[in-house]
Amino acid sequence: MDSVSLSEVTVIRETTHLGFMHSFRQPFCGVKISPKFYLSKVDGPKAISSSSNTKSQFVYGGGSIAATSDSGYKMNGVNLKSRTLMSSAVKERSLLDAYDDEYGGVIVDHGKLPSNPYAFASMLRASLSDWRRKGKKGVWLKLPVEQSELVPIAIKEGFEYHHAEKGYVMLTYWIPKEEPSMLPANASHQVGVGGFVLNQHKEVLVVQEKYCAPSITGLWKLPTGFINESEEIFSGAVREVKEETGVDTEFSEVIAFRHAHNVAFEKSDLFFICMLRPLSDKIIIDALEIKAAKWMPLAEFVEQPMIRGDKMFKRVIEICEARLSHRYCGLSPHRLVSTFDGKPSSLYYNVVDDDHDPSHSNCSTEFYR
Ligand SMILES: NC(=O)C1=CN([C@@H]2O[C@H](COP(=O)(O)OP(=O)(O)OC[C@H]3O[C@@H](n4cnc5c(N)ncnc54)[C@H](O)[C@@H]3O)[C@@H](O)[C@H]2O)C=CC1
Repeated sequence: MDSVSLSEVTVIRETTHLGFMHSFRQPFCGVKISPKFYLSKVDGPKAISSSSNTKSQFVYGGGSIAATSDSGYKMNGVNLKSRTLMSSAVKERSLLDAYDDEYGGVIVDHGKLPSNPYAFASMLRASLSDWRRKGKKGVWLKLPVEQSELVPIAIKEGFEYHHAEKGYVMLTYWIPKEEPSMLPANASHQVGVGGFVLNQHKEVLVVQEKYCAPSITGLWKLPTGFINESEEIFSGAVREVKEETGVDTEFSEVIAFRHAHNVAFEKSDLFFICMLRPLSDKIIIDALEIKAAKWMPLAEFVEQPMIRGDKMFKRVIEICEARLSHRYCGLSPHRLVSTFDGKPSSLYYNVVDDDHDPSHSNCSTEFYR
């Protein structure tokens, strides 16, 4: 049998049934290979039978590859109808690198994906067969933006979009046909914060947004914004107020939160209204986002028709006033690590009375120190 290195193996015909691959660059062009296959000099597939010109079989990595008489090929029992696909497949390992998750599923190692789309297609199909045979359930496939050409291949194989970030798209596949998918859905909420900053003159820090719905144009409102990834509510509120108005603040309490649905990108919205103590009073607005900002007498703020007629903001202000006169107590953050996940986190609660250390009580302390 003739012998060539796999790196020398090339094909002249693109007969793949995977039409969506036609636009991909052909890494190996020009040399014809026959369905008989060739042995690699190094690290190639090992021939395990070669009794006829139309049926040869090789073992490569964990899987086996066989030529079939209709000039198609099989890998791990799966028909691969293209010589192109085959040449790429034998060049790479036959199964994707993956590790088990704790729910009986597998997570594909996205750092070890093959660079060749044809190899990816055959390895993905072979891997699915392998995982199915082993009784695996959910499959998580993260495709980095640099390998976005693999996305349509996985979708054609039955994968679904789960979520996307700037650097990748996450796809999933639920293997058991007889069981409903147990894979958790994409994150369902966004988290917003609003800062209620009141100074000792009973003036509240308010802004006018540069871009807003026509119905609230001209409204003086509390500074609001979204929490960043891995950001705390207490520090996010302070950051948002600083960004929009230039005023430094200290977090006091979450005084209320609102839960609403279908707010942006069809996601639900958790809006935490935070009481903050001002540490400075000079206003420097973020001109990209904010049209104007100022300290406004609380009574004037409340008298704005949009605020007076709004059940949420009207109640928020009532709650803040109740807090100032100790008729209400908000939630303050307490840092802790739970053994359930071992992660540092913030538990928000109020301490009404702490006999051992009265300074712990966030309910009896004066808002202004
Ligand atoms: N703005 C308000 O009057 C109210 C806000 N909230 C809550 O406040 C939190 C934050 O909401 P908002 O401050 O309204 O956020 P927002 O929708 O104003 O977005 C924050 C910032 O992101 C940018 N942005 C958003 N969408 C954009 C787009 N399509 N193109 C370009 N830039 C864009 C803008 O710079 C904007 O100032 C949410 O939880 C919300 O429920 C609650 C009640 C009223």
